[in-house]
Amino acid sequence: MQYTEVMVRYGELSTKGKNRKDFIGRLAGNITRLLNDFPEIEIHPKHDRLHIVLNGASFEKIDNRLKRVFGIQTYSPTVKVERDIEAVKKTALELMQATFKDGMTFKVNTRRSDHEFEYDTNQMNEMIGDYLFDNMDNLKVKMKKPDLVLRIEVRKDAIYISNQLIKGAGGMPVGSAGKAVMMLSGGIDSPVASYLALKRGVDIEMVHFFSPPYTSDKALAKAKELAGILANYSGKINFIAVPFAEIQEQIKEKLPEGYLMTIQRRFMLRLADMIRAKRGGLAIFNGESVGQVASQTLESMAAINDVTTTPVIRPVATMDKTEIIKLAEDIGTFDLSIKPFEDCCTIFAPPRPKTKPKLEEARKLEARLDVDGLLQRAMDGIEVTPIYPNEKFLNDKAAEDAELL
Ligand SMILES: Nc1ncnc2c1ncn2[C@@H]1O[C@H](COP(=O)(O)OP(=O)(O)OP(=O)(O)O)[C@@H](O)[C@H]1O
Repeated sequence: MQYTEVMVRYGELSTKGKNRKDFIGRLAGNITRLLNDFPEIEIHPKHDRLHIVLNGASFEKIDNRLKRVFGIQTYSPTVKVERDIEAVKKTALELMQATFKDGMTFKVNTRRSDHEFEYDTNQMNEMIGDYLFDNMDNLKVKMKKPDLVLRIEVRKDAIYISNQLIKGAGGMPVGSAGKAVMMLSGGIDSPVASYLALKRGVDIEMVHFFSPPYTSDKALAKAKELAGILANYSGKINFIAVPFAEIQEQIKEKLPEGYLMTIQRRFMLRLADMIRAKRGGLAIFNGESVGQVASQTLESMAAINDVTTTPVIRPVATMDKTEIIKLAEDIGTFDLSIKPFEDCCTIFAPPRPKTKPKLEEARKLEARLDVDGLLQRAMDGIEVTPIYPNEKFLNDKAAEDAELL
C-alpha cells in the first residue's frame, strides 16, 4: 500500500501547556534527524498533530524507526485523496483489502473540519460502509471497539483516510527534559535504566569505567555496543570511557577488603559528577535496584551517595529483576548484556563486601588516599566517542569467544 503521509499524535505533550511548542519542536527535530536518510520526506509539526509527508518514500521502511521515538503516542499511515467521493471509495477499499483479516470487525468514522463538503459525516459513513460491503466478503460492523476503524477526515485541502492506529513509544521527546549523565556498565540493569531515562525525555551521555589491563577491549566494546542499541531510541549518544584501574589498585592496596566496593563506588560517583558538571548535565542516572546486591542496600546507597548533592536518579530502583529482564528483552539489550565479558567492578569485587557499610568509616578510610590526584588523573584520561544507532564494536570473533566462556 502506498501511503502518502503518517499522522503522528502526541503523547504527554498535550498536557504540557505553555511548553507544548518547545516539545513539539523537539519531537519534530528528533524525527527529522531519525529520517535524514530519506531526503524526500517532509516533516510538518502542527499544534495538535505532526504530519510526515512521505513524497514516495515507503512507510514500511520507516515504521520500525517511528516505534522507538519517545513523545509519540500513536501514529497512522494515511492516504491523502482529492475531495471526491469516488476517490474516497477506491482508497478506502484498497486500505481495507491491505489490512483486513478474516473475522475482523470494523466501522467507518468520518470527521469534517470543513463543513462545506457536500456530504455530512453520517452520509459519508453510510456510503463508504455500503461500498465496502458490496466489494468485500465477510465484513462485520461493530460500533464499540471494532478491530479496524476506517478514519476519514474531510479537510479544506483534501480528504485523509487511514485504518491503522499504531501504538508509539510514549514518553517525552529526548532532550525535552534536559541533559544528564548515565552510568552504563555492561550489565542488564543500566541499559534498562538508560532506556527509561530517555523515555522521560532526558538527553543522556554514557559514562563507563574500564580498567585495562584487568578488563579487556571486549568489555569496553560490549558497553559501547549497548550504547549503540540504546541510540536507536535517541539518535547519537556520546560514550565517555573513564580509566579506573589506578583507583582500584590504590584502594585494593591501601584499604581493608570490606570497604573496597563502597569506596570504589564513591570514586565512580565523584567522577560521574565531575563529568556531568563539565558537560552541563543536571543529574546522574544509574542502574541500581534496591537490595539487589551488596552495593545496593539502602545503607550502601547512603554511604556512596554521600559524595554528591547532585540528584542521583535510579529508574529501576523499585523493579524486580524479572521485570528488568523483561524490559531488557523488549528493548533489545538483554542478549548482549548477558555476554560474559568481565566488568571492572566484578574483577575487583571483594569476596565479602559489607552490606551495611558505615558512612563515617568510609570517609575515614578514604582519607588515606590521594583522592584529588586520583580523580584528576582519571579525568585526564577520559575519552569521548559518539556512538550511532546500531553501531557495532564487537566483531564476530569476540561473539564466538563469548559463547566459549
Ligand atoms: N563499569 C561501570 N561503568 C559505569 N557504571 C557502572 C559500572 N559498573 C557499575 N556501574 C553503575 O553502578 C550500577 C550498579 O552496578 P552493579 O554492578 O552493582 O549492579 P548491577 O545490578 O549488576 O547493574 P548492571 O546490571 O547495570 O551492571 C550500575 O547499574 C551502573 O549504573
